[in-house]
Amino acid sequence: MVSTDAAPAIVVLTGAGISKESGLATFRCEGGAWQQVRIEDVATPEGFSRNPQRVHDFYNARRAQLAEVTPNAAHLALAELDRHWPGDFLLITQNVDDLHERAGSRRLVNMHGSLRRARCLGCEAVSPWEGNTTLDSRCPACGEVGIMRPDIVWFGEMPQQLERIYAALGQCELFLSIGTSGHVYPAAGFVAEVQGRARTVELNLEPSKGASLFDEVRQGPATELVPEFVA
Ligand SMILES: CC(C)NC(=O)[C@H](Cc1c[nH]c2ccccc12)NC(=O)[C@H](CCCC/N=C(/NCCC(=O)O)S[C@H]1O[C@H](COP(=O)(O)OP(=O)(O)OC[C@H]2O[C@@H](n3cnc4c(N)ncnc43)[C@H](O)[C@@H]2O)[C@@H](O)[C@H]1O)NC(=O)OCc1ccccc1
Repeated sequence: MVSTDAAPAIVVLTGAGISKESGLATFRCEGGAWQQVRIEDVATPEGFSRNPQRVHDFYNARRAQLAEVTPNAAHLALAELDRHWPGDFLLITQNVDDLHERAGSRRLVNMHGSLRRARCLGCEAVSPWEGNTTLDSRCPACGEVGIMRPDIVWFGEMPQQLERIYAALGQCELFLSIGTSGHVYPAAGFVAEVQGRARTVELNLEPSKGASLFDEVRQGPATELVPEFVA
């Protein structure tokens, strides 16, 4: 589907839908994460200052879940494409799970952070993090206690590596969006950013909010559509 001669520059954007078939709930679908909790309480800086234990519990539970899931055929197909693509390639994920990394993706940006990292509110150091973050976690860099937070981008906070993202969008010739509903910005605005300059394709279980902006929309489960598209 994607011919290597001339190797156009590719940008791929993924959302929660790509990890659904690995067993991780999405946000807005039936039984999704945002059905169970209020975004304001767990995914905003205000929610963290109001009740940090609540937020630690929310992300500790999601981090623990990672041990029960594995990358699926869609994650693996994108890692394969990254490994062999001779042209520019960037995979931008909104997901905070580690399934793209575990599938072998390397040219990857976690624009909303990762459950596998924690940040110190004192020295701002970002450290790899296995177990739980708690009210008395110690910063591996400055040794301070009690000022660690999950390295997750909350609503109202600036996404990570935006410069690298917009540089790649600025020269991409194929923009592929997978498993995202197109509700959250700035990610939901990327297709408009490349429209008219790049070929744009959406692979999603149901059309996203921005589906009309894409040249091509294919509906179906990511584990079927993605391997077929990159084959
Ligand atoms: C709700 C929305 C209206 N609000 C925003 O967008 C806000 C405010 C805002 C900014 N600009 C705007 C413009 C207009 C309106 C509002 C705004 N944005 C922000 O606050 C952002 C920060 C937002 C990040 C928040 N953190 C997340 N995640 C980490 C936390 C956590 O994970 O706990 S967002 C979180 O929700 C989003 C969920 O969306 P999806 O991943 O798409 O999941 P969803 O469940 O919605 O959909 C799943 C899809 O998959 C499909 N699917 C399901 N199963 C399958 C399957 N099997 N196969 C294929 N597809 C499938 C379904 O059909 C569905 O379409 C993801 O981004 C996810 O990361 N920061 C910011 O703007 O900073 C300033 C700034 C200024 C200038 C330039 C840049 C920035």
